[in-house]
Amino acid sequence: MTVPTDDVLQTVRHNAEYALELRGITKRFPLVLANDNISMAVKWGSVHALCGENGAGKSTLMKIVYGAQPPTSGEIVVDGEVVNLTDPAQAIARGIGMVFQHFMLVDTLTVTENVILGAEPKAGTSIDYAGARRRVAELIAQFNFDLNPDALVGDLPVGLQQKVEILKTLYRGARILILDEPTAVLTPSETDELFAFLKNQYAASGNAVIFISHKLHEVLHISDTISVIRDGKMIGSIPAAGATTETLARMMVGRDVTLKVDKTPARPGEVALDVRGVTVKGEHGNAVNNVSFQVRAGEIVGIAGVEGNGQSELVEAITGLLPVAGGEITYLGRPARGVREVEASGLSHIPEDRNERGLVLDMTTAENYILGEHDRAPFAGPLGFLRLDAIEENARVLSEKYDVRPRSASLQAGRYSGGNAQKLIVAREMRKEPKILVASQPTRGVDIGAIEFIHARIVEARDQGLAVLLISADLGEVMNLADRILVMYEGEVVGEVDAANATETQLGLLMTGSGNTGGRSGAVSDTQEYGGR
Ligand SMILES: Nc1ncnc2c1ncn2[C@@H]1O[C@H](COP(=O)(O)OP(=O)(O)OP(=O)(O)O)[C@@H](O)[C@H]1O
Repeated sequence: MTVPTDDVLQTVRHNAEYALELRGITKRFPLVLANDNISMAVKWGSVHALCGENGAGKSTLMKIVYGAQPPTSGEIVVDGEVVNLTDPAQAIARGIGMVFQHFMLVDTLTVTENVILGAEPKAGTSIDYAGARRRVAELIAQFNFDLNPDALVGDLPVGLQQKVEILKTLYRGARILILDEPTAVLTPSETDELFAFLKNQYAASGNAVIFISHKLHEVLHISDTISVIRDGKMIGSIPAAGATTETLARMMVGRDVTLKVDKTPARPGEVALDVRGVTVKGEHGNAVNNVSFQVRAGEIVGIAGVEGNGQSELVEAITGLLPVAGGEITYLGRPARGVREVEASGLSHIPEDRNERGLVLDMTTAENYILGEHDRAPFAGPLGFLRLDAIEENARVLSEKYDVRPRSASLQAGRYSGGNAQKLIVAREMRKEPKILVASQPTRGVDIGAIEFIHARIVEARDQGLAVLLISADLGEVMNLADRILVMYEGEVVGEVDAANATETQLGLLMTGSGNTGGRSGAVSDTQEYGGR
């Protein structure tokens, strides 16, 4: 491949009105009809959102368009021409690019190296690195991306890593860009930047954007057209102008959805989780620096912050996965070390990375529901033999209660859609009836109906005395669900805000280290303790 020079921001003449037409796409998996005769059309120059409940079939449909999965039947038309996409290379050759939820970057390579990986330009027999770097720098300048072509990808925040993923597709000349839940990991300002690029630069130059999202306010804000899928079927495509979150939610779920968490003020009791002057070592220096706060029974304490500011390490220290380098953590008044001991003290954890920590992907649903509990009643008899009937019954009850679809005790966990996998984990952790719940991004990738459901379960448990530590990159979720909000920035707690009075702007400022809101909600020293009443 030579260094591509095609300018994707130059308005091109297309052959057809539609960038992409799907005609009767059907995809059958052994247990589900993931796509059932789906037809939709995406215009050149437009931003087209794809919405639907967890497991509705959105990712499957997009993987088919990207050539990553063959449809069982149906036709794909790109710019007026029927195409047969049997692998992503063919989709790329047709100008289709895709940015997945889980980035596919190599941390130890530079931005340029990542962008050209697999499409290295040649000068004779060697790689034309200088030419590639020039081209990457050009693209960066053209799109106003705040990226250095020589930076190591592992050193970049998530928002910039995503831009590298986008650059990869642009470098290959993508004119139809598909993004699967692109804002799930972004801060509000990163989201704004992404949308400005997608709408005002990329689509405005005649290209087409298709993006999957569960965040309906975003969908309404950025899209021209919104298509909704339910149970594998296309419910309809509507113009974003004139639509509301309520109408969309109803199309998705088939009923009205409460978008606001319904809860009474917390009635905090005894201190359940006590974090005192905790320091946790990271790769470069302290990831968590002298952090102190308390979570009481019957309250939800939210931690807001841009990802990568020590929240993950703090959670790992609290859950016993990482050692504490300084300070002390007590659980219901007692110290505990290591995951087993921490769990035994009554703590449940909904981990942020469901694929790595939350589930064993090649084990069945039923097995995943009893992870860590397979050796005790009711799942094991007195001699240690597994009680398969109890294990199956447990899976049946939990999948029913938490609406994990498809209902199957034997499905491998890796086969669930993202949101259903998340519901499975929440169901398992809540069943243990913990005293302390550490919930990291508990509704990431979860649809609006399921968010309502998970939030209601957490509030219900709070009202029965559960102490909840909620860590979420989704400010709306923190503001809606938490009773008190702590903000983390560069490993420290830089502020506490009463959730009832919090504003997005105030939290956003604190999250980027520039907040100074004064008084109780202001930036405070890291030695100050929170939670004492
Ligand atoms: N490789 C597979 N094998 C079996 N079933 C699968 C496979 N991939 C997806 N499915 C099933 O197909 C259905 C649609 O899944 P898909 O991932 O497309 O949903 P989605 O709309 O993207 O959901 P989410 O919003 O939760 O990500 C689900 O029931 C899922 O379990």
